Amino acid sequence: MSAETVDSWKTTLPCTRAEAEAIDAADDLAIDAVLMTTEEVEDDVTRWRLDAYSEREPTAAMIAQLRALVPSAADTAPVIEPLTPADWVAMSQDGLEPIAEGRFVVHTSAHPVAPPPGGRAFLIDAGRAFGTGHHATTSGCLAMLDGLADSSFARIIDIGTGTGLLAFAAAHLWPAAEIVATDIDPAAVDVTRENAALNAIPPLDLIVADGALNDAITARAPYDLLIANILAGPLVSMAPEVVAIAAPNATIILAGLLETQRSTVVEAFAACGCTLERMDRRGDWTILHLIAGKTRYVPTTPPDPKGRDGWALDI
Ligand SMILES: C[S@@+](CC[C@H](N)C(=O)[O-])C[C@H]1O[C@@H](n2cnc3c(N)ncnc32)[C@H](O)[C@@H]1O
Repeated sequence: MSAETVDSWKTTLPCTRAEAEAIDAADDLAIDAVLMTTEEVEDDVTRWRLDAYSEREPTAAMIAQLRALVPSAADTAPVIEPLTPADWVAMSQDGLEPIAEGRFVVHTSAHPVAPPPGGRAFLIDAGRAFGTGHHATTSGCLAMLDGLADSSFARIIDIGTGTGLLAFAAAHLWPAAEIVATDIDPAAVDVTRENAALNAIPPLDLIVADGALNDAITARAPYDLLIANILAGPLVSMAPEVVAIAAPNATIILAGLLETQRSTVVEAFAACGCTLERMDRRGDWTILHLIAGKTRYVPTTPPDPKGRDGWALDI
């Protein structure tokens, strides 16, 4: 590989699942110019790894910052790999065989497939956003949505849409519904816009927002189907604001939680009047189908835009 073609570096360190979760949950890790992803090592649920991508060759200081995030790797040398633009494309497509879930198949441009009879194929290339369908949380949500096909929904929100895949599945199942897709990450919203065009999805309302405390989101409430595949921590803290935008008896699909975190998430939503309807287990991950209470949940005081307090049941 010639030095001119190198445009970035990948630094890999092993980590534990707890370290990976802490990294994923952190808002601001203050490591300059580094994009980090964590992943289960294939075929071994006990081993995880941290991949950090940087635009310049990792310095000793950058490596020390990364090491501080994964103390379990104190004795392991990082693997540092120069990358070319071609590596990025190959990495995003490698091993991403099509997945099938209910009536849906999801494929990359490297592995095109026809939709199953009566089904729908989505082209989602891996890239800057989460949600190719290969993760158990995404495929579990697709299965939950597929199982709701006989229900009808008029106003749907996908909070933390990533690639947009779950919103696209909802648009297929309920073509007359108004669909809002949001993400805290503007890059994910851009990716969703691009994927929506590639897959000829009818117009969606795309919103960059942290949780549901956002005027554009609340202005379109109440929603009768709410989907949020995020992580247990954010789901617990945003339970009141998610339930506040739910119509009475709305369907709420939650994912991103481990089975060990299920009761914490269920309790947070139960405290806001929701009941557990059913759940699906995919390996360590659990997907929840909740039903909102009959009473709408409203803010008692103007919510603090930086906090998540001040919400109560309107009874
Ligand atoms: C696990 S991915 C799920 C993506 C996609 N919905 C799927 O099921 O594959 C979680 C997504 O939630 C977004 N996210 C994280 N925290 C959020 C928050 N507070 N508000 C909105 N989106 C958030 C992330 O940027 C990411 O795109």
